[in-house]
Amino acid sequence: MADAWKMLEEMAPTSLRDLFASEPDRLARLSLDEAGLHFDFSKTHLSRAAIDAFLDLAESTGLAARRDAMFAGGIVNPSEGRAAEHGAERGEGAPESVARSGAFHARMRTLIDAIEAEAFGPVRHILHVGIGGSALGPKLLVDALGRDAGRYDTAIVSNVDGAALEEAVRDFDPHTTLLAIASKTFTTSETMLNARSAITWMAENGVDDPYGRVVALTASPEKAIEFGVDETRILPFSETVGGRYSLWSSIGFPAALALGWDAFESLLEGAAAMDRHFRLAPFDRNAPVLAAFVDRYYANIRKAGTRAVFAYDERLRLLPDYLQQLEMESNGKSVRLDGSPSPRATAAITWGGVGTDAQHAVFQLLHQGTHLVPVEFVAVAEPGDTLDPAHHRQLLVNCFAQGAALMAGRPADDPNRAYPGDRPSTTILAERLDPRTLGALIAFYEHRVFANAALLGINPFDQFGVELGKEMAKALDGGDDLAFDPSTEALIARAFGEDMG
Ligand SMILES: O=P(O)(O)OC[C@H]1O[C@H](O)[C@H](O)[C@@H](O)[C@@H]1O
Repeated sequence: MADAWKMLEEMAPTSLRDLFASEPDRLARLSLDEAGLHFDFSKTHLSRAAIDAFLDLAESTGLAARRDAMFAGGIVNPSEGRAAEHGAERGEGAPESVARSGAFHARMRTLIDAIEAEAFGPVRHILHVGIGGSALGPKLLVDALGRDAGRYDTAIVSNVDGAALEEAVRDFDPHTTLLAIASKTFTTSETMLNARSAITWMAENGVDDPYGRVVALTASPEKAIEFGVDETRILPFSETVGGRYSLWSSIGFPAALALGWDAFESLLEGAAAMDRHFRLAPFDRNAPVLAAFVDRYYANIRKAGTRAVFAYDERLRLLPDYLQQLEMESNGKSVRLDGSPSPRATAAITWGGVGTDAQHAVFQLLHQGTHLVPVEFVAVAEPGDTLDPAHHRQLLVNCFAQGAALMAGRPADDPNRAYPGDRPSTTILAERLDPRTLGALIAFYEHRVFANAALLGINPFDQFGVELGKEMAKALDGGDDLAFDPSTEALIARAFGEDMG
């Protein structure tokens, strides 16, 4: 293992231009098509020798065995003693887990059928409250695919700032609103407060039985019952599905409702196709694994602190937000599986935006700044609009031109006008943006995160780092007699006019 890293560290860096010149088969080897997605890793500094070293690293870190253990329902999250069974949600997992997920999906479908049959009277608005993994996934799905669905107005509210809920319900009729409370644990304070306020909003606006219009999406059904949700309107999912991996479960309820059940199933099928690719393709032709090699190369060998993702498609504008949680909450760790400190940088900071907008805002730094930022372009071949085809053409040519410009650079006598070039990018080009392809794309990212974690020997499935702040906020809110630091004490006094120390 140390040898593979040593080899990588000692390799003389070769420019992208020289790599293309010396490896004539480079484009063919480093691009592949899977599940409606075209991946191009050729504009990265992964030389043939670097890939060989990474393949050795994958071997010595047991990536294949860890992957197989995950799909078999083994305990791949040892700090919490849990399996990670998002694969089972799409039919790829231990048979008993797949059967359990299937039963949960059937229950979800029955409730959706009942809603569509107006068992709750006419439903026009879906108010989904949830945060983190209980919001980002469904929000991405509804925003990317739900534009023309026109079935329901869907609002996904996460922030505890009351302005978010107020804005969401401004144009909603409480009598035709269904409230979905999404929380794996059903204890998250922001979600519980938003849920209570949404119920109050219904009650104050003349809804006789607001609790009769509540659906719970959770892995803790007993807590939902305690909250007052009727058992028949609780859609459970398994404890072994992590929050940021949960859009495939009942957490995807607003998407299944907004897009229709067939679309939701296609989403699962697309993800399953990517699962099979990750399980079966040799690592040198395996998209999530090659992507993880790229990530590790820049984070560990070139010491890049960040990676940037630009969606060249308005429908995917929430993808960077979604990936921030997936990548940074999963792999933003400092210790390895055995508790020892990681000797290497773990997750890079994920950031990004939408093209072409970002070109006119942040790309200056990518082309001429002092930081090396590996860039990822995500685009869709088939247009998502019906306007003059010039729109989509401009969008795509800009995307491709940026990758080419980053790589080629351009010398100039005036240093202000010179582009160093040799800056890396990867491109993912979807044939079209439909539920199946989006499912495959999201599953690709999940497995890439997993492959990164395996190469680093870390656990991508826990997130203890988010707890301390929550505990302190709770203590502060409850007026606990805690002594905070002078700065915090002063902020509390200024905001609340009270001394909590
Ligand atoms: O679904 P919930 O239990 O309400 O959790 C919501 C979110 O909050 C936590 O703090 C975690 O950081 C996230 O991983 C999780 O998705």
